[in-house]
Amino acid sequence: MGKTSLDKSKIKFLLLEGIHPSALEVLRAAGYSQIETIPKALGPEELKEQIADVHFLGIRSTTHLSADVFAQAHKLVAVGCFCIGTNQVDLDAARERGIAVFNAPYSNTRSVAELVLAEAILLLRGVPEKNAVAHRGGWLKSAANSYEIRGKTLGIVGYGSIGTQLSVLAEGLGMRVVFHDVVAKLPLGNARQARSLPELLAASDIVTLHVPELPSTKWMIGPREIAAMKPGAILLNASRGTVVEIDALADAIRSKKLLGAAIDVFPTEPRGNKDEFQSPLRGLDNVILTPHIGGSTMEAQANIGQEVAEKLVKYSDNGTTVSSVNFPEVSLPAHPGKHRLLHIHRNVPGVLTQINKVFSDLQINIAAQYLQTSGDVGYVVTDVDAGSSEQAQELLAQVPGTIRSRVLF
Ligand SMILES: NC(=O)c1ccc[n+]([C@@H]2O[C@H](COP(=O)([O-])OP(=O)(O)OC[C@H]3O[C@@H](n4cnc5c(N)ncnc54)[C@H](O)[C@@H]3O)[C@@H](O)[C@H]2O)c1
Ligand SMILES: O=C(O)[C@H](O)COP(=O)(O)O
Repeated sequence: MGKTSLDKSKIKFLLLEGIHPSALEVLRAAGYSQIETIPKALGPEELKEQIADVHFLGIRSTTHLSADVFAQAHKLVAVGCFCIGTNQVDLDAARERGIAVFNAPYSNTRSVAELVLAEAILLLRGVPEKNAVAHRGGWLKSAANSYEIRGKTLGIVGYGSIGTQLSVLAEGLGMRVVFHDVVAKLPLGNARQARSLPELLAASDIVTLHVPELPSTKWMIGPREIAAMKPGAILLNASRGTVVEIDALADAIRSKKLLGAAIDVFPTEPRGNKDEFQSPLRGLDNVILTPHIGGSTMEAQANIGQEVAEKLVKYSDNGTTVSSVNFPEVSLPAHPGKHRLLHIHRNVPGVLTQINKVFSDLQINIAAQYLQTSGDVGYVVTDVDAGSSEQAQELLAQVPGTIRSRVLF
């Protein structure tokens, strides 16, 4: 087990949004005991109060971490996003403060793909509406507007981890798959890449969205795109709430331009299970509304808890930043018998010279040194003999351009 210069009993973790207990198991097994858990997301003001003395913060998709919030997080070393998306975090602001951000890029891929396929089948049979009517005492036994999924065309927008997984599963059910991505992608099976989004929209019986939240994906499906879809088509969105213009979708369902929709993510989502969900889609029977549960399976959550907690422990104990989404990536070996100095600084000429001048002036022998930069930030890790690190650490903190430094032993 690695040791840190700061006693582990003093290192504080705050885990929000009902992160799976597997994360706690990993942290406790690594010797961390100060772990507070809160089952919901916090708003900016509460967050600012809560994170003032926190070293490691765990969130999911609902907690927004802005530059303003980071400005109050004086002790924060790293953020773990216990999910795939990291759009809820101002990654540049975190990096500029020397805060590394990690996520779990693949752990819930399968869960999302399964949910989307299930919804496609139910919507093609009109099940949500028939179910709602039956709950109200009605009986809608009819084959009108009910179809098999076999032979239908699935249009996948965003052919990444989830899009490709879905592509394989859909072909297994006898569907035709067409996809649109901004990057040229290797089509799996018999899938084919559409030349444009309009081409995909015109060709698909079911359109499903799997793009990240980016300026280029904001409101990418609005009235014009819905108009370009086949009459009676179905729209699925389990990506991010800002990708679809919800009012336009509600109009298209009411006018019966679209047969149905399944929406898992919304422009505004409740922070916790006790808050009210508001949406223009409420009350539309053939729209499946789910509370952002695309990745919420026991399998996915247990894996995510373990994966992200392990990344935080590795960074805390050893300095490794591999797979960080905003930080220079350095893979570090163990450092038995050595003290490890971690130095995060502005990526400007001369900082490495200044760092090494500290070691040279103090006549400290460098056992190993690692450097990586990412954008405007540099990360230098130096292993030195035990006993000589304390003075070096003090001087390193004074090197012009230093963002933060710490020592592990
Ligand atoms: N509902 C949920 O619970 C849930 C769960 C997991 C992920 N998600 C969301 O799904 C998104 C996709 O996940 P993933 O793991 O497949 O991500 P990914 O990064 O593997 O794939 C995203 C794909 O979208 C493509 N893309 C980007 N901009 C595009 C554009 N303008 N048009 C077309 N394609 C574009 C990328 O090139 C990439 O191939 C995540 O970013 C996350 O926001 C939601
Ligand atoms: O980005 C993700 O992985 C999904 O949106 C799931 O987010 P969640 O952890 O808040 O369910």
